Amino acid sequence: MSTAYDAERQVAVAAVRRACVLTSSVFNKLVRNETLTKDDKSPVTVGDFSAQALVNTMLGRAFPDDPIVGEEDSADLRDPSGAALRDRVVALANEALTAPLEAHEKAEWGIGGRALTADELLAAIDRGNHAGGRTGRMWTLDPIDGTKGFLRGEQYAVCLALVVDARVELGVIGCPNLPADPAQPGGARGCIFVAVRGQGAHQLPLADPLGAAPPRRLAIPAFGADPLNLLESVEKAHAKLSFNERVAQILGVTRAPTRMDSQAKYCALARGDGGVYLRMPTGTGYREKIWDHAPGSVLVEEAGGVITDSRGEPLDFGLGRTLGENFGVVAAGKEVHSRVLGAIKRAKEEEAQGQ
Ligand SMILES: Nc1ncnc2c1ncn2[C@@H]1O[C@H](COP(=O)(O)OS(=O)(=O)O)[C@@H](OP(=O)(O)O)[C@H]1O
Ligand SMILES: [Mg+2]
Ligand SMILES: [Mg+2]
Ligand SMILES: [Mg+2]
Repeated sequence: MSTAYDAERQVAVAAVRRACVLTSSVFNKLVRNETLTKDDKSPVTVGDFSAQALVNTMLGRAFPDDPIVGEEDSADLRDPSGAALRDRVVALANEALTAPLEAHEKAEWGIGGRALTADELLAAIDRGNHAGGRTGRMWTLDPIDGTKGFLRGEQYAVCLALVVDARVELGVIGCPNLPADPAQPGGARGCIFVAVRGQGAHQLPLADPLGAAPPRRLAIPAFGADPLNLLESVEKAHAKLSFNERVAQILGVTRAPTRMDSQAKYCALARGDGGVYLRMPTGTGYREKIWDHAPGSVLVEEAGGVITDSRGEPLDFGLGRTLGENFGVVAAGKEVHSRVLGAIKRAKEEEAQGQ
């Protein structure tokens, strides 16, 4: 029996798995030598571009009518000064696209066959230029989320979501460096997290996601991890960590926060490894991007949790490429979530009174 979004799930898992193989090999071969700085000062590597070319090529072949909201664009690669970078991206994307088919993959997704030209790959990257919006289908793609974690050899994630009429229906997150079992941090690494709305949240092994091993169904305890702790950003520029500290105090949290780059935070939360993902704006006017939260949000909801902004309002994926004015993100088990909203309210009142 086929279930809703079966085809989309299969293509998305295959695309994310291939992208994870690509980014892992980029890290091993290239990261230490070479990075490029984008205007927003975030380091962009050949990994981001080639992974976006790969995933967009597969989506474009499998679902030619679907627009994509992707983080990267090809401008730096089209610039004459970017010729060496472009050649490297073309080689890496083609290596990933032409790798032999796995049992769960199909040639009609544009893989396992001929290499593409530079023009075809740059056009694939730019399929990600969609402006977003409230109606119809669209994919969101963050080819490497947590670029800074990636460059440090720590957590990062390949993040893909299908949004239909502004509601996230499918989320797939690949975490090459995340331990399969949080109780064994030194054990095997590499997981894919998959959530389809109405069908639950699951963890699969990255090495063989659709193989014999049954997917592990994930559930967030309503009362959170025991003892409770916070999941938060590593980069101080990305979230107001001093505010988190005060919220933790008000909640009576005694355990140290877990700092982790990327949407791996949502994955940790979904499997009960950490109690609250709290991301408060730093006050710079930065707008959160939909690709940084779309797959994580459906993963959390399908694991039984709740995700809102810091006022308790739902995240709105229909506003364009961003979530609009930044009121932060709060994700947790149901009971914990309402306690966190209360603690945020109190911490904000204290701030307003200048305490
Ligand atoms: N100022 C500011 N405020 C909030 N968020 C920002 C900001 N600047 C960047 N970004 C986005 O943060 C994404 C990485 O988020 P993380 O949760 O991995 O942050 S952290 O690295 O753990 O601090 C990161 O995603 P990637 O670029 O894919 O790494 C950015 O989209
Ligand atoms: Mg970035
Ligand atoms: Mg990101
Ligand atoms: Mg990114």
